[in-house]
Amino acid sequence: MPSFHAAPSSEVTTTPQPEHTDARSGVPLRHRTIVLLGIDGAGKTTAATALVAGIRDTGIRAQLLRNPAGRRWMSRVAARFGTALPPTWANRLESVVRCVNVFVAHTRASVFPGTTVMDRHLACQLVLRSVRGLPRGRLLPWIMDRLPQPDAVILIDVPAEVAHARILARGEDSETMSYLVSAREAYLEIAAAKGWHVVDSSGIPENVAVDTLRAASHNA
Ligand SMILES: Cc1cn([C@H]2C[C@H](O)[C@@H](COP(=O)(O)OP(=O)(O)O)O2)c(=O)[nH]c1=O
Repeated sequence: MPSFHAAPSSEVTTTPQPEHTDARSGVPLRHRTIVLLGIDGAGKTTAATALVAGIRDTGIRAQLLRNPAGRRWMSRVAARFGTALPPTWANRLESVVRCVNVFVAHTRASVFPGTTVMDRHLACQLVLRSVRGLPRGRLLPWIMDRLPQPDAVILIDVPAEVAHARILARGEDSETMSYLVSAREAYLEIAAAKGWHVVDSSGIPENVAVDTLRAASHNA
């Protein structure tokens, strides 16, 4: 199981962070690094963008890191080289690149004087690998156990058929319904086990924005 909390406490180095308070509501915004997870089409990007805007509205600096495990130049290079490698090696190269990217993202979060919202995380890879029946490998769990723990993890949750319709509506290819159903179940199971916040995003984006900000403001 992917875990933000699996590392023995002796291995986790956390620095006490100053507490922010929402200037309007007085709600304490304790979290410095907030991770949003969920299946494709759930509304992560919409929620993450709204969350960053909501935090900034309170006068706190906030940055958004989208897909911190991918989308860097290294991922593109790895993808290009990967085609010339046997599948196992291409897979390993991709895992290494993802891990390096996430370390860079966490470093950026740790030096940023405010709140960092991560739209997706390495944890997604572990969840989705298990859904695809792929081996977890050793590197990803090892890295996960050593990453600084995010202050809050929020699962943006929607029924698979809603996500499927949204993906098709934006003109993209979608994973199969059965895959989306399994991935959602896996996320919900892990969220329950880890005590992650779950935000229902089957309604309108405005509701999700409010619920995500509220979840981010709660004690972890
Ligand atoms: C959050 C949210 C998004 N949406 C819509 C906006 C987008 O067109 C679509 C997908 O959102 P998006 O944020 O792109 O999803 P993800 O990053 O998880 O793939 O869903 C809603 O209709 N209601 C909501 O509550």
